[in-house]
Amino acid sequence: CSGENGGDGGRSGALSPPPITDVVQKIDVNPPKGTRDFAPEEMRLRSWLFQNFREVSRIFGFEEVDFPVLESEALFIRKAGEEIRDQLYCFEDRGNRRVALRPELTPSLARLVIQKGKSVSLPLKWFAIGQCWRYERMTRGRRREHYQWNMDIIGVPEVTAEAELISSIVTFFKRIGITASDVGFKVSSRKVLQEVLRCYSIPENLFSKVCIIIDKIEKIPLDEIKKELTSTGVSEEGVEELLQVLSIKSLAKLEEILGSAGEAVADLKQLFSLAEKFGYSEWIEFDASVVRGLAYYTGIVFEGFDREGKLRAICGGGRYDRLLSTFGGEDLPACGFGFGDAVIVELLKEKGLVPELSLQVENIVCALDVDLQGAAARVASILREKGQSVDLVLESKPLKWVFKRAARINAYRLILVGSSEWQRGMVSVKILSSGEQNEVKLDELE
Ligand SMILES: Nc1ccc(Br)nc1
Repeated sequence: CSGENGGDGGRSGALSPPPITDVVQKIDVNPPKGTRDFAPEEMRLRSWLFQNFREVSRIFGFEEVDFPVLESEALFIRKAGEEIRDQLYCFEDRGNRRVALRPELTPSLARLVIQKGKSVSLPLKWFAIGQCWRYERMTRGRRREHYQWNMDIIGVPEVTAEAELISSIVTFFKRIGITASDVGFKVSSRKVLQEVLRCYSIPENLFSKVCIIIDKIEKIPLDEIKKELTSTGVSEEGVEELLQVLSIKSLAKLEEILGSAGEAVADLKQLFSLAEKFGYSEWIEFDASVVRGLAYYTGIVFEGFDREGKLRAICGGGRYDRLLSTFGGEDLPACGFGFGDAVIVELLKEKGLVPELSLQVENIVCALDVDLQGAAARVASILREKGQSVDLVLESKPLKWVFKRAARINAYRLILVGSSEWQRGMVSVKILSSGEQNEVKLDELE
C-alpha cells in the first residue's frame, strides 16, 4: 500500500462502478478469489465454533465488542516489515481516504480503548469475533479472509493476564474435544530477545525488526535469516548468539544463560507456576524461538500448535504494552490473542472431531387442501408463538412430497390440517419417528 513498498495503492482502479449496460453479463457465481461462502452446512459448523468462542468468553467474564471491517490504513502501517503490512488489503475510497480491510482486530481494539479513555474502568476484558482480510497474490492460492476470535485484557501488567488468556483457550479446546495430546502452546517472551540484543548493544529501535525476522525462522532458510539480521545492524557474533539463545527449549537453561535477575526469566517462571495452579501445565512448553510475527508484542508471546506438526499455528498472542502510544494514546498494559476459524477446522477434521450438525425443525405444518392454507398458517403461528420451529408448507403439494421434505429437514412431527378435523377444531399430529398419529384440539396443541 502507500509508503515505501509502493504496493498497488496507485493501481486501485476506477473508484466508481462501471456504467450499467443492457448487456446481460453472465457473472461468476463463485465468491471472489480467496473468500468463502457459508451455505447452511458450512454455516452450521461456523455457528457451532462461534458459539463455543462466545461461551468460553462468557465463562471468563469477557464482554463482546466489535469494530468496522473497514479501518483507516494508518492503523496498520508499521515500519517493522511485517507480512501483515505487505498483504494489507488497502485502497483509496471515493473521498480519497486511505482505508484498509482490517488484517487483525487488535489495532481496532486499541483505537476503541483510546476513544473510550477514562470513561471505562480497568481492567477491560473484551472479546470480538470478526472477519479479517489480507491481499495475497493468488499465486499461493491461500485464503484472503478468515474469522478471528480475539480476547484481550487491558490494564493488567502482571503475567496473571497472559495465564488467564491461555487458560481460556485451553477451556475452548477441551470443550470441542481437543486434548493436550493433540495441541500444545509454545511460550516465550520477547524480553528474551531484548536482553540478548542489549548484550550486543543493539539499539532498541531495531527490536521489532529483529523479532519479525526471527519469526520467519521456520519459513525461510537460516542463511537468509542471518543475512536479514546482519543487514539490520546485528553483528555476526550477535547473530550467532541470538540463534543460540533461540534454540533453547528449557527455562532452566535460559536462566543459566540470562541469569535469574532479568524480567524475561521472572515472567516466564511466574507463568509456568500459574499454569500449574490453573491446571494446564501439560499444555505448555517453553520455546525461545517463539516470537510471533506482529511488531507490537513486548513481553510474553505464545502460539498454539498441533503436536503432529501438520498444520500452521492454530492461534497466537502475547503482551503488547506499547501499542496504544503508537496511536497517540496513553500506554496501558495489554495482552491478547487471535484464534482463526480455518486451521482449527482442519485440526477437527484431522482428529475426527467435526460435530454432526443437521437441520432440526420441530414441526412441519401442511394444509391438506388449498382453501385450508390460511388455517395452516394459523397453526404455524400458534406454535411459533410458543417458541417452536415450524416449516410451513407454502404451496399445494402431494403428501409424498411433504413426507420427503419432513425427512430432509429432520422434522419431529407432521401437523396436517384437514377439512373434517378443522371443522371440529382439531388437527392431525403425527410423530414421525414412531409413526404415532393423533387428533389434537387446536387450543391444546403444544
Ligand atoms: N491477517 C490475516 C488476514 C486474513 C487471513 Br486468511 N490470514 C491472516
